[in-house]
Amino acid sequence: MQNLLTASQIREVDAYTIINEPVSSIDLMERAAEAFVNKFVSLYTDRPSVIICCGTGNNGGDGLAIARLLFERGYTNIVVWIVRYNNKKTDDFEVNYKRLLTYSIQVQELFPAEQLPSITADVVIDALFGSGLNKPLIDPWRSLVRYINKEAKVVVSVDIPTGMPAEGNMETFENVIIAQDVITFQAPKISFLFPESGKFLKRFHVVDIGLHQGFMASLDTEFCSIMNDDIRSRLKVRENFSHKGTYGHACILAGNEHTMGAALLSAEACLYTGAGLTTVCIPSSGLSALNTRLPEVMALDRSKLSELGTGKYKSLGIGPGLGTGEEIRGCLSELLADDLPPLVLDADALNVVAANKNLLTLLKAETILTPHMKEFDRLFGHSDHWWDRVIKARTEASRRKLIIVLKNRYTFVALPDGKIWVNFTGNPAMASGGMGDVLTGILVALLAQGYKAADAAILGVFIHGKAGDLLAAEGMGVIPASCLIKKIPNVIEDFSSSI
Ligand SMILES: NC(=O)C1=CN([C@@H]2O[C@H](COP(=O)(O)OP(=O)(O)OC[C@H]3O[C@@H](n4cnc5c(N)ncnc54)[C@H](O)[C@@H]3O)[C@@H](O)[C@H]2O)[C@H](O)CC1
Ligand SMILES: [K+]
Repeated sequence: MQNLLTASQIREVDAYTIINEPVSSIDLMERAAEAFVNKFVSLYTDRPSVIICCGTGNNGGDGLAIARLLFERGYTNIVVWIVRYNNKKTDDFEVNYKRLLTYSIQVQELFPAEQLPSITADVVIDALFGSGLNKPLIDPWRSLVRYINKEAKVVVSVDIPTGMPAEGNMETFENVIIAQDVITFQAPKISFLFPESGKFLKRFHVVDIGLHQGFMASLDTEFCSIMNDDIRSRLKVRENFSHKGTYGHACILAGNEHTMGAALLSAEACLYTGAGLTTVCIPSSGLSALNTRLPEVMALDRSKLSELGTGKYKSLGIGPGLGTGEEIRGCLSELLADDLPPLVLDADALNVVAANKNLLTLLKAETILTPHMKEFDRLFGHSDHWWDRVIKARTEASRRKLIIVLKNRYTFVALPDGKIWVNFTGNPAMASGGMGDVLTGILVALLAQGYKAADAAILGVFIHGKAGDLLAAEGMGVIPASCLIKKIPNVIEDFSSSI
């Protein structure tokens, strides 16, 4: 895992690195500028003309160093804007300013109330404010940001788009630079994970600036990202002499006459994720489809729900395509009161629980809930923005000892210990119906194989997204859920064989 830091934690790590590496703060800034430039030249290979718009804090200091380093790499068409809208400046800004003046790079000072210079450059590098932003922008900075947004062809932000907070509620932050690319230092800013950031940044790239890893890892953070090593250290290799009994019997209660596909997708994903045996509890109207499409999967008739609590199954998934009719609502209430195996609740099961919140109290510790945004809001109340929603997921997961997998472009896995694991695999080609059903099948299969619920959730969301990434890398711009399923064994094999 890699801890994701708030702005104040970034400052802490910054200070610790300076003292304990040790490295001077001006050299750390140089390292950041070098890392930025390396990425920038790999993204913009045709040596565009640039305006570098610098504030007078450390983000601006980075901008000045970037100007110098681009010049040293042969960029000739560089203009630096210095935005002096107040008297504040940092020492490292000042050092880099003096260094810059020894180069023949055009420097233009911007003062309040003066007319803004026209923007003719191909790219504006935004180094106005970084993670030091402490309130929404007001004039004259606001007008400058609006002007850049209107006039610039392409903006590349240093560390974070100017005007965006590094974490917290973004709702009141309206005046933000709209960046094509953000080259950010060390780890993604927490704000980048929320859909609200999408209108301000198209892509972000993380560059290593060598902040102290041990100290970063030691911080007690709310958020961390799921890394390849987390998968390697959790995935168990399939043993020689193992047999179907070794990998557990999973059962999925899903599907209805008109939504049988959801049950089939979940069951198929369960199969491909390696459950020893998979049973799907469907109405008899789905039997021919099941037997034709998934000969490996067994059927349990819908009338035999009482079997689910008998200890026969090692894990249980409930919800995809199940419906929310009276009959389902009744049987789900009874079922949840039973002694069930490790459980995943998705889709209609969540909607039934949302309609009868008392059912939440019946859920055993470590039950996995996999809501998307709307299902989450139905369960736990409406949130106006994502920061609130995610913090609510954290609170509910710890309070109720549940595992809440809040699905989105970056899925948040809120664990009972209060930590939120963020998954970075996956891509927009996966935004299609049935993907959630597949995730449920993956999770149920992992539980059947004996993974602890928290590990199953972390592994499951990663594997799901990674399978989509493999297909996207093969050129699939749209990925039907049934195609993704076939890639699951490849992901598992890739990570198992590198253990
Ligand atoms: N550890 C790292 O990641 C490193 C980051 N670097 C860069 O430093 C900036 C953060 O720099 P800082 O000086 O703390 O803040 P800013 O430059 O973002 O802001 C300067 C200054 O502006 C004032 N301010 C804040 N909000 C507003 C506002 N709304 N209106 C007006 N003025 C405002 C406040 O006083 C700030 O202190 C980080 O992003 C990186 O780019 C280092 O270079 C290397 C290590
Ligand atoms: K910036």
